[in-house]
This record gives sequence, structure tokens and C-alpha cells, in this order.
Amino acid sequence: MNNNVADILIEALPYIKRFSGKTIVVKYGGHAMKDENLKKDFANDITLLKYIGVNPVVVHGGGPQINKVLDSMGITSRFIRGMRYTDDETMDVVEMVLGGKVNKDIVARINRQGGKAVGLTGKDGMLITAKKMTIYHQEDENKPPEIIDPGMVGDVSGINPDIIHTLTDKGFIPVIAPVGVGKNGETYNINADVVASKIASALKAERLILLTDVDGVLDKDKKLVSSVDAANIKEMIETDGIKGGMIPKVECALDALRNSVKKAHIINGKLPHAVLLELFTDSGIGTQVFLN
Ligand SMILES: Nc1ncnc2c1ncn2[C@@H]1O[C@H](COP(=O)(O)OP(=O)(O)O)[C@@H](O)[C@H]1O
Ligand SMILES: CC(=O)N[C@@H](CCC(=O)OP(=O)(O)O)C(=O)O
Repeated sequence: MNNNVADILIEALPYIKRFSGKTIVVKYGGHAMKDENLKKDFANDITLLKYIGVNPVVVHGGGPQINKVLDSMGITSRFIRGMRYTDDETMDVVEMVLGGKVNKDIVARINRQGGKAVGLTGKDGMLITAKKMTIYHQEDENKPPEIIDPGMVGDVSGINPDIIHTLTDKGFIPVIAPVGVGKNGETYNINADVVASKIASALKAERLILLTDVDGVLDKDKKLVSSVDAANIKEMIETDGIKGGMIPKVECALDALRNSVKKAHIINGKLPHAVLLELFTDSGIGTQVFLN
């Protein structure tokens, strides 16, 4: 596949009108942020989208970056169904790493490419309100599910998109860290795929693009599955074909499609110019998720 930016753009011309004025929500996962050149490509792609009249909104993760800081403090990361167990000390680290280091790094990179990025957490403008998540775990089918307390892990209870509209209308690119605020001002750690899906729904986005570290949904032979629907997903989860971090991703994609988002894709953020290739080529890359 050709991924020279000029060639991608020539192929893109017919698509540009289609996306003009539309919102594209891109979830930038922590695993896709590792390489310097790729980080530059990503910032470049997002800036370019804004230049051609698209409204990109970035929601980022940073799981590996949080792990690194926790490791250096001697704190072992523990995950329950893909969610980080978040006690008060861990919550402080999560907020510092996501809202501080990772968010500002992405903002600075987009601005260096000529974009006007503004970093936010869910606390800004009450963008993301959250409540405590309860996790149910059933080891044995004959026993009732066990209730697990994951600490300060949040479920999104509401999105107030006013601040996003204000920023995008003025030419800014919102870059959002997945930290939410509770009714009493408490801070919640939320999975970034979940935040991206809820933000995309609230904005009635044209596309939700989830960037990860594999080509998309893979089958048992590790071959890319270019499209999956809710029934395929259910079967693949039940037969262990989709596991771990891919489960929230496909579920978030389905949730977005059920809530006004036109199309949802899971693609490899380690490919140069992955976002442009997905949007502006006929074949696209990665997996497109359908409801049926
Ligand atoms: N069927 C599948 N297809 C692709 N990836 C899968 C599948 N099942 C499990 N995975 C795992 O899900 C991972 C992506 O989830 P995660 O690590 O949470 O990504 P991110 O950090 O980008 O949010 C892949 O690297 C892979 O190990
Ligand atoms: C509750 C929960 O697990 N939150 C995530 C938030 C960051 C995230 O989702 O980052 P990636 O997209 O890079 O995995 C965490 O603490 O790692």
C-alpha cells in the first residue's frame, strides 16, 4: 500500500467534500504512541484534516505510559476485565500522566505541525461526568457473580459537548484525556475507548476511528478480518477469538453505532498515516464494525 502523503492526498480529493464540516473522533491508544516518527505522522494527519475542513477530535489513552510511572514508584499495575485497579494513589498518577504529560505532548506535536490543539480532561467544562464502575465477575456458572470494586474506575454518565463545539467552531482541535468528574467533584479513571465512543456519540460523529497496535480484529490464524458485525463479535468473544483489550474496543464501536455514529473502524496506529489511509482510500485499512 502506498503511504506517501502526497499520493494519499491525490486519491483523497473525491473524499474531501464528503467529510467537509464533519466530525471524526480518533482514539489514539498508548501503544500506538511509542515511535517518534509515528507520533509526528499522527500530528500531521490530524492537522491536515483540520486544514481541509474536517473537524478532528482526539481522545487519547496512555496505559503503557501510566504503567511506566507506576513501575518506577514500585506500584504493580493490576487489571480487572481490562480496567486498571485504581486506588487513590494510582488515580493521582493516572491524572498526572494522562492530563499532564501525555495530553500536553500530543497538543504540542499538533501545534508544531501548524494545528491549533487544546488539551482537556473530562473536568474541563464538565465535559465528562462519571460514576463509579461496578464489575461483575463470574468464575463458576453455578454460583452468583462476584462483585468487584475496581477503585476509582469510572463509567461515563454524561458528556457535555459544549466546550468541544466552542473549540471546533473557532478552529481548535480538542485533545481529550479520559479522566472524568463525579457528582461530588471526585476524579475517575475511564477506559479511553469508552470515552472515545461516548464523545463520538454525543457529537454524532461521521466516524469513530480506534487506533491500536494490531491491524484490526484478527481471526484465529492472525489474519485481518476486514468487517465484523454484532453477531460475529458475540461469537468471537464466546469462542475466545476476541480477547483482552480488543473486547472493550469492539463493544465501544458497536455502542457508538447504536448511538448515531455513522461508521466505526479499528485500525493499526503503527502504520504511517493510518488515519489518512483509512479515511481517504477506497479499500481503507483495518476492520470496519457494523451492527448487522
Ligand atoms: N481477535 C483479536 N484481534 C486483534 N487483537 C486482539 C484480538 N483478541 C485480543 N487482542 C488483543 O487486543 C490488543 C489491543 O487491545 P489493547 O492492548 O487494549 O490496545 P490499546 O492499548 O491500543 O487500546 C491487541 O494487541 C491484541 O493483543
Ligand atoms: C480504567 C482504565 O483502565 N483506564 C485506562 C486509561 C488509559 C487508557 O485507556 O489507555 P490505552 O488506550 O492506551 O489503553 C488506564 O488506566 O490504563
